[in-house]
Amino acid sequence: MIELRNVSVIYPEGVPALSHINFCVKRGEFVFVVGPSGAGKSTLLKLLYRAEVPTQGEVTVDGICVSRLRPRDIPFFRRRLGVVFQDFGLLPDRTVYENVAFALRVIGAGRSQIRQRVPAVLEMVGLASRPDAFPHQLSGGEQQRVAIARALVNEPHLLLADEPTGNLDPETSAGIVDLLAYINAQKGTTVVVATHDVAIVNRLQRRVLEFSDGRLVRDDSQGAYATVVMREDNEAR
Ligand SMILES: Nc1ncnc2c1ncn2[C@@H]1O[C@H](COP(=O)(O)OP(=O)(O)OP(=O)(O)O)[C@@H](O)[C@H]1O
Repeated sequence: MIELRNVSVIYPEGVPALSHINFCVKRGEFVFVVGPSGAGKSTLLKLLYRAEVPTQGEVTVDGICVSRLRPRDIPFFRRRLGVVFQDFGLLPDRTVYENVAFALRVIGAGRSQIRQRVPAVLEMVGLASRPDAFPHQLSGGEQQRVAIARALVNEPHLLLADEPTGNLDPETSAGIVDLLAYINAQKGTTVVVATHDVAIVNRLQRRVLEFSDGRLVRDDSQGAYATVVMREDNEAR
């Protein structure tokens, strides 16, 4: 589903945001991308949804060589993806239903498709009873569920989430990450989550890619947020 081969990103100011990154993600995997602020997590996700291009190396997503996509093909490529951000990004003057339907309208979906898919995806994220609410009438966790519904309504092969729990309390964050795990299990959607949130990473014990100063320093198939620290803690006891 995802392959990075010798990928580096150097922004115009000259600091390498990513250096010589190699990894593959199989279809249906759930992967956390972790590391301190400035480690390169967001840059990595931007490469995957083609908001950045590598300075060097190749990025392949869902069989498409993203690094060589022509600008006019980018919107079609992005239809294969769902992307969720920390700040939800909902349209404030549209209802829950309209926010989700909007994602289908922009790709030219017909009325019957919208009427069928929007309620189904709202049901999946646990918001079937709130289609007429506006974003300001919802909690942060509910708003993030709407954003996830909007990302999923096109039935993407890959769901990318950049700090999806960054604005949420621990209990709500646990609900959001459980929802992402449920989507991964039920739909087989490949999920990549960039996060600082130790609790959500430790909760799921999935594959962890850890970045530090733009380098991939750990690839753990069933990892915790920080293996080294946990081992040191255990040894200290
Ligand atoms: N548009 C940009 N122009 C120049 N430098 C940038 C740009 N975006 C990011 N950087 C730099 O690239 C490095 C990696 O940034 P990135 O945002 O990918 O890290 P991150 O791990 O997502 O951090 P955070 O967790 O704080 O969001 C940092 O040194 C950052 O300052």
